[in-house]
Amino acid sequence: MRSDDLQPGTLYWHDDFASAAQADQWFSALQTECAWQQPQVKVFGRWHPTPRLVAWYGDSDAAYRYSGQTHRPLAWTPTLSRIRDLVEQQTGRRFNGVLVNYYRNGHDSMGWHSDDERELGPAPWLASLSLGVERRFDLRRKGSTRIAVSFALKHGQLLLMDGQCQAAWQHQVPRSLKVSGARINLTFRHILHPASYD
Ligand SMILES: O=C(O)CCC(=O)C(=O)O
Ligand SMILES: [Fe+2]
Repeated sequence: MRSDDLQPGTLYWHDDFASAAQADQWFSALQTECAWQQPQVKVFGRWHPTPRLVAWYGDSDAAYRYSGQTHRPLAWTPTLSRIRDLVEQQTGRRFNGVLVNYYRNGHDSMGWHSDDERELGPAPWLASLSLGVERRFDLRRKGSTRIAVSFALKHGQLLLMDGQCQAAWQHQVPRSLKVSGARINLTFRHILHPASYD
């Protein structure tokens, strides 16, 4: 399925990327395989723990700067490497890194942003796999506060954002007190210009 109403920018959903059984297995493998961290981020001059756990995996040269720090990629785990192969086959695109997010419950979230860091180049494609409990995903046009599109991210679903989405749109995964379960999200990226280390 593809979006027609987000011009410029197109989203593609592959609802049956993974069966429920496969997605369950990946979820539990990644829960234990990943080296989860909770970095601090500075918001309006004050430091806060990010409201989710994260880890950055990738090829050895895929240094990525986000939340104010350069992150050295951890080496692909067997599960992440297998999923990357399948994502590349499904999308026909290459990815050399994956940001892994762990939303422990509905209190965890990701605020409004675009994935437009300079490392990703001017027109980055992103492939995002959802595992675990359903969460809402919102999009708004840059410069607007009105949510334009909102949908559920489902267990085993792969969402592909094309190279125009980040320049024109922001997205978020809002807090939801109705959600009690956990979710893991894998966002595959292609680092074109590796960051330097501080
Ligand atoms: O959890 C999600 O589905 C979104 C993650 C995201 O936007 C990101 O990692 O940049
Ligand atoms: Fe994002």
